[in-house]
Amino acid sequence: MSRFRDELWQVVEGVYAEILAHPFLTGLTDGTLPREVFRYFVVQETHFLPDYARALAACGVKAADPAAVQRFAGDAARTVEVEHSLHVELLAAFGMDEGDARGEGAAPTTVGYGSYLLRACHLGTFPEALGAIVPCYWIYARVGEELLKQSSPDPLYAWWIETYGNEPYQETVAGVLDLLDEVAATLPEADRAKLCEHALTTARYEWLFWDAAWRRESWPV
Ligand SMILES: Cc1ncc(C[n+]2csc(CCO)c2C)c(N)n1
Repeated sequence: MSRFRDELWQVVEGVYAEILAHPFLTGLTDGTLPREVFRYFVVQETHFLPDYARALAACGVKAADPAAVQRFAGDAARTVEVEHSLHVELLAAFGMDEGDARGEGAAPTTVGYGSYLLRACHLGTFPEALGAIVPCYWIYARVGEELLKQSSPDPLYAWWIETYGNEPYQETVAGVLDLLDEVAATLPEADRAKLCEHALTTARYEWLFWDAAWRRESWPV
């Protein structure tokens, strides 16, 4: 039997291929990515992650199944605990703390991605919220898995790759995809299409997030 996740992957796989080919990602694995570009990325992550945690919590509020409420509320908490401590450590590698990162401010893409997630999760239905949050998990798991095959000659980049390619993280994502298949099986076609639309938009934002770091995007005015 075909699974909904396979249908959804077909929607986002073109974007995923562009992500893997992006010079930010190829620079991570061959070690040529300028440290300043990675530093910018880490600063933007510290702005993005609180919004992602809020979006997960809002998605959990809309879930009908208590196990799904638990999953998203738990992942919201873990995003703050685990991802946050990862980024505090990475900032320290650049001699920075959270105050320094806040001082740099959020770039246009960071504001756009976070705002889109919050809009989908607050104004949308549960399937729309689910569509919006899934690429963040899924694309990072696939990228982590792919990058782990090569790792990086730069120890800082190798450490970052290990975080997303590791087994516990892959298991978290597998759980979300099982839930996605279960939910999609109950939905009419129109709702599945909306879910896919949101996922395509946030997959594009995932590409943009790396590209913005590569360009060291800033507000033009
Ligand atoms: C731009 C951007 N997109 C995705 C992730 C990955 N990520 C962040 S929180 C979370 C869920 C629970 O840990 C996942 C998968 C990231 N770090 N930054």
